[in-house]
Amino acid sequence: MADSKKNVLVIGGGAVGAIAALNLEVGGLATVSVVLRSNFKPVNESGYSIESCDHGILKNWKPSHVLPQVPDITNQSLPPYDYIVLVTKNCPDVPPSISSLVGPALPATNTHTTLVLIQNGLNIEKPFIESHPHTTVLSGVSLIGSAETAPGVIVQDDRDRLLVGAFRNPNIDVALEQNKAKEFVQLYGKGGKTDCVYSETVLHDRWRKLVYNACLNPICAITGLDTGRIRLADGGIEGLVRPAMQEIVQAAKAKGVELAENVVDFMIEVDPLDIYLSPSMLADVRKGNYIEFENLLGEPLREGKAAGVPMPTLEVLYQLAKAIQWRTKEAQGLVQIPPKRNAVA
Ligand SMILES: NC(=O)C1=CN([C@@H]2O[C@H](COP(=O)(O)OP(=O)(O)OC[C@H]3O[C@@H](n4cnc5c(N)ncnc54)[C@H](OP(=O)(O)O)[C@@H]3O)[C@@H](O)[C@H]2O)C=CC1
Ligand SMILES: CC(C)(CO)C(=O)C(=O)O
Repeated sequence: MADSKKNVLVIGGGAVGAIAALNLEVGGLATVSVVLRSNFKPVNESGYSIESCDHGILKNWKPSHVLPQVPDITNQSLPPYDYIVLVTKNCPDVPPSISSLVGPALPATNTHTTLVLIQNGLNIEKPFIESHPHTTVLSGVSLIGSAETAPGVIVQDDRDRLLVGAFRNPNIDVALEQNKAKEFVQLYGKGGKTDCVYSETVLHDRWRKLVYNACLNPICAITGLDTGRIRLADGGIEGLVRPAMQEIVQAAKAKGVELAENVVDFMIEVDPLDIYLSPSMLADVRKGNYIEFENLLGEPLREGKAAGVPMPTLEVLYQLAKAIQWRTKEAQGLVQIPPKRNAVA
């Protein structure tokens, strides 16, 4: 690795992005700029308040730079970043697209900057490989448990474990992609507070995490029950969670990804029951935020069905999640409906 620090732009400093920025800064190998939106003012003025099982309690912690928007490197004559780490929620059905969000800091012809997607879901690299065909795109599968309980207030109650590998881009040399992934693992893990490892099995990592995210996230979001309560609820596991998870395992298999035999039981029990964990999709519904249902649920469903796998449980969950998203779109003014007819004409 070169002597000088890497210049890293983190876009989205919420629950996971704040901890990612912290890990990169404490390692001392990166200078981090974080792009913030709703929490810009409190973090810019007083820094983050962080309660973390990995880092302890930090008051007024600030990354090197805090920005209110993605910098336009061409108009501002800035050098390209070494890494751009995207840690927003990823909702392709809600504008702006993530390619256009990153665009000002990542020209379409870029070859220098490596893009790292620390986001849940499947096929999230595809829009970038189209819009930025010569950019190396890395996958970050995060197993952290973290929440932003108020703007700039982060509570991380489950350890940060991050699997990093390269999404295969046929326009780029494999060794180069892999070296970038290994370099990022060094930057991220250097502080010793996180378990960040290089992985060559990106697709396997993503399908495995979907056994949880494609099933528990929407089931908890739809029912309003956390992962402890869904286990206690009558029929919650045998009637909903297990059939959904089995469909994901079959879809993965049809796509050539063989998951461990015990993966369903493992994922059902992965959160201790009595921590009553709210998966991010449930947390988003409670906050009135958009949900990542297309990448977490829609993509594996489409892939599985196209490969001939029957997925009746996932199909219903998908349609329910889509209706919830529509409800949020209406509340946010993204869709308009005809006015209600008067009872008396
Ligand atoms: N939370 C968790 O424990 C886990 C989450 N993940 C995944 O990590 C990813 C990030 O999740 P998480 O950190 O929880 O999400 P959060 O909602 O906590 O944070 C996302 C942040 O991105 C910001 N953001 C969104 N759009 C923009 C934009 N256009 N410009 C600037 N900032 C923007 C949001 O700002 P604003 O507040 O204004 O919307 C918010 O601060 C997701 O894909 C999630 O599925 C993976 C593992 C665990
Ligand atoms: C369950 C969890 C926290 C696992 O890391 C997650 O990925 C999510 O909430 O979306």
